[in-house]
Amino acid sequence: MVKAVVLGAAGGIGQPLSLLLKNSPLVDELALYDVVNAPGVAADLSHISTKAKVTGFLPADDGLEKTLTGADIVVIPAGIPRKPGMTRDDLFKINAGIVHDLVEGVAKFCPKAFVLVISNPVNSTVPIAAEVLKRHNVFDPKKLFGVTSLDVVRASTFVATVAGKADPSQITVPVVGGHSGETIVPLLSQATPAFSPKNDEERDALIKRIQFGGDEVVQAKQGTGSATLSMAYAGFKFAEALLKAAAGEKGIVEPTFVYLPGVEGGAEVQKAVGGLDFFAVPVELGPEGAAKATNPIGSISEHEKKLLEACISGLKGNIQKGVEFKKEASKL
Ligand SMILES: NC(=O)C1=CN([C@@H]2O[C@H](COP(=O)(O)OP(=O)(O)OC[C@H]3O[C@@H](n4cnc5c(N)ncnc54)[C@H](O)[C@@H]3O)[C@@H](O)[C@H]2O)C=CC1
Ligand SMILES: O=C([O-])CC(=O)C(=O)O
Repeated sequence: MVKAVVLGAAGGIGQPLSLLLKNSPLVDELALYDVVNAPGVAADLSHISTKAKVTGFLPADDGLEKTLTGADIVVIPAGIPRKPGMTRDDLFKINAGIVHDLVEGVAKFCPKAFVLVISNPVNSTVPIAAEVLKRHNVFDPKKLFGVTSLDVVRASTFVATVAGKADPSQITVPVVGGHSGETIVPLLSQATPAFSPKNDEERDALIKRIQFGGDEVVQAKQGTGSATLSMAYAGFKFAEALLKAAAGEKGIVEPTFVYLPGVEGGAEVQKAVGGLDFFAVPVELGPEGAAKATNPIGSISEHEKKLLEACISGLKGNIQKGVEFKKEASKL
């Protein structure tokens, strides 16, 4: 019996993500939580003729506890999205506290669940989540994931467009680093099937589009939010991969932002990225979650090395900010 939870389920990402989970044969129970409208979304989804039993809770009457108890996988898209002109880091002030409090709930009510953090800025909210779990002595690095799948999905789509390929899903580009601007590093040199941009201009434009794809959607939505449907697709894709691996399927590898010292193979990556504790790399998934971090850094091109340098310096500050937030919060 698999129980999946969405925290922030009434939002732009939360609703379509919940729909995809309700539609999945891998989910038996789906519990939705939000500060508004979660019971309404749950009532709506509950009429769909798939097997998952759906419930919805608000904070009142121990709603978070009821949502999380017995959960195997918790996906967190709770928090505010960007408006034009904002960076993901501008969301920190509000979203850091939201993620902190929700992960406290995870630590108390379902400490063994997989935790998938979507709320931005991912580069900082995942370190916050790790600190909260550590403080409760329940941190299992194999089970905490920053969801960077949308970068991978965009990389496939944008490379397919430039390469003139009809089906983007047949193109895989590893994307490493973090989830914002220059911390997003697509490794075009390791695309499968192999892909070579025509010239440096084409390469640079493609990399920029993958790094700043989020801005494209923020601009197009004109102040009403950021990517929601493509994020729900990407978030579900990652959750599904994890559930399949947990059920024993072998050979599943997905890029995700993990705590390197706690994952097999992570130490090697850590050496290659200036000692950073958190970094997204393709990770082999298994029954316990992150089974093995792969290290694609050794074989990158000279140009990718430069991108990596910019990534490392940006990510360092983002991670530190998340870790320090916990310190402040824990004084309260
Ligand atoms: N990791 C990624 O690749 C991506 C991350 N995001 C991030 O996902 C987050 C959510 O985006 P949207 O769904 O578009 O926003 P939204 O505003 O449409 O939905 C957020 C939901 O969170 C709920 N919420 C707020 N505080 C809460 C709390 N304490 N407990 C439970 N629920 C709470 C709100 O009521 C709302 O329903 C944003 O931070 C956004 O930046 C968005 C796209 C991609
Ligand atoms: O751009 C944003 O703020 C939302 C996001 O993370 C993305 O679309 O990659």
